[in-house]
Amino acid sequence: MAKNTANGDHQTTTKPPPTPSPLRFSKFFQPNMRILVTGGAGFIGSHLVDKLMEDEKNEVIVVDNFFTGSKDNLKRWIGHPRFELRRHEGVTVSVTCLLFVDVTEPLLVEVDKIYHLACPASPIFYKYNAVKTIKTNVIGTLNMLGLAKRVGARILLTSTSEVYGDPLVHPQPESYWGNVNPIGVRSCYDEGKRVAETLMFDYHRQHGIGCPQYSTDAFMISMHFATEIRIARIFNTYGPRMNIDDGRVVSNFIAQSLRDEPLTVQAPGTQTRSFCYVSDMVDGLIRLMEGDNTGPINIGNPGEFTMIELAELVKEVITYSQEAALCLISPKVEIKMVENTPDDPRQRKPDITKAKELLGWEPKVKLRDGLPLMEEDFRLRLGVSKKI
Ligand SMILES: NC(=O)c1ccc[n+]([C@@H]2O[C@H](COP(=O)([O-])OP(=O)(O)OC[C@H]3O[C@@H](n4cnc5c(N)ncnc54)[C@H](O)[C@@H]3O)[C@@H](O)[C@H]2O)c1
Ligand SMILES: O=c1ccn([C@@H]2O[C@H](COP(=O)(O)OP(=O)(O)O[C@H]3OC[C@@H](O)[C@H](O)[C@H]3O)[C@@H](O)[C@H]2O)c(=O)[nH]1
Repeated sequence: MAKNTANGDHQTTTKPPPTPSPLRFSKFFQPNMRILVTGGAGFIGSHLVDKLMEDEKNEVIVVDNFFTGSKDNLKRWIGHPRFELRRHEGVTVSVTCLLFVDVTEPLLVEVDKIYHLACPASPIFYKYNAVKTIKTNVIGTLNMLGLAKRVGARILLTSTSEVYGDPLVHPQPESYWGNVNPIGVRSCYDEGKRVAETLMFDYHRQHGIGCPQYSTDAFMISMHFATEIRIARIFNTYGPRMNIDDGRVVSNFIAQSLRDEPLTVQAPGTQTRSFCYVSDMVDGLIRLMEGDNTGPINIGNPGEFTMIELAELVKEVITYSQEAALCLISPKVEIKMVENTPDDPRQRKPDITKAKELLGWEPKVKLRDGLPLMEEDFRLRLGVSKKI
């Protein structure tokens, strides 16, 4: 709403939000927290579910369309009384059924917190059906915000370092607005996530989600706080359970080295990334959800590597065959330079000052220590045993 001031300027006044749903009042007296994880059958989502399930007060609901996720990632929880897999139309189905839940469809479920992760993350998969990716980011996020608004849940969006595009500022602080190609092959993902962030803040402002100053009543204030938005900007994350043929660089290099195939470094190989181990990521996401800050907050490991350095490190830390070790020369796996894809960002490194100060978070696992943990998981799934 705008009104004219004495000097003729327009001054914006804020519209008070609607009265919160009565559901907001009841949920804070429940002993248990019901937590929805969209994309919970995926790589980061399934590790997040594991961590949330460790707390006996949490009931976890996962929705997923299994585009890049898998029920295998959640097999330890299937049948557990505090865990549900859901299909859309709001019907709980037996966990033995083939499940299909798409966040582009509205979802009705009573929850207290929403971790909204659903979206393919590997460039190969998000480019595969670009229109579906942008629908997932835009319609999927609208649906989850609608749900959050309706039931008074706090919602966390997993945004991405890709909102900085091919950054001209290095390292990237959250205040940097980015350098994104709006019509490129990656736009369905990076522009999609940018719109998702916009929607989060528009709901936050327009519907009074998380605006305590709107109410004078102390009880109402706490209710408003309980429904705030949270935005995490995640940087390249790796670890066990990544799809073996996911296409992302760390999983590619580990799978290639275990298969004795050349490591495919995309030209020029001097482009940089910062790699965060998945347990650090999950810790950061939970701290963000539980804290008082909306974000956006970068969550990532500031250790920065060129892709050639990463390939060399993988060669060094992965255990190779006995023959290679006995040769006392570098293992037989080679590095092969291959063509790159359009709009590949040249550099990426998070400025994590905000995460340190506001969440008391910083990553603990170094790349050198995280790679062997992933190797173990890949060996099991590929059926490649350690030879030395
Ligand atoms: N892993 C990373 O390096 C990284 C970096 C930045 C941001 N992120 C974000 O974190 C989230 C999780 O990433 P991830 O690495 O676990 O990816 P992932 O592909 O392993 O997991 C995504 C999950 O979402 C599901 N999904 C996709 N579209 C869906 C839809 N329309 N409806 C319901 N489910 C759907 C997939 O089946 C999968 O289980 C994503 O939002 C991604 O954009 C990840
Ligand atoms: O086999 C490969 C694959 C990839 N690469 C290079 O490795 C770098 C990283 O590529 P990845 O495919 O792992 O992914 P990116 O870092 O580009 O995006 C990643 O981080 C941001 C997230 O939002 C995305 O979901 C995630 O995929 C790129 O420069 C790419 O050219 C290789 O050199 N070889």
